[in-house]
Amino acid sequence: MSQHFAVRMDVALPPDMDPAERAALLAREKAYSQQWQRSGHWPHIWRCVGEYANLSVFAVESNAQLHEILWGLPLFPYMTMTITPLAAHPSDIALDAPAP
Ligand SMILES: O=C(O)C[C@H]1C=CC(=O)O1
Repeated sequence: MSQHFAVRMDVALPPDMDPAERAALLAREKAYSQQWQRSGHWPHIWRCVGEYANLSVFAVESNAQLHEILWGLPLFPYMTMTITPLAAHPSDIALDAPAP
């Protein structure tokens, strides 16, 4: 049974970070993020328009697994996160779908 969380990640990189170091860090972040997306545990990632921030949805087995994923982000030291636990909405039409 998976639990869902909305996570907003705001990124603040030091303006004086070495460009090569910045490029390598972002490449590692992309690879790490895409690995979790392919696993099914990170089903949505959206850019917040006009901001260096994203809004993501995670589907995980536990708080501990979400912590592990977020803690492992290469950009973690440069991020501020807002985490919202999600529950099924009673008006969600997916809940009305007949069983296959
Ligand atoms: O650009 C971002 O929003 C930060 C970060 C989160 C995943 C990823 O690939 O980059």
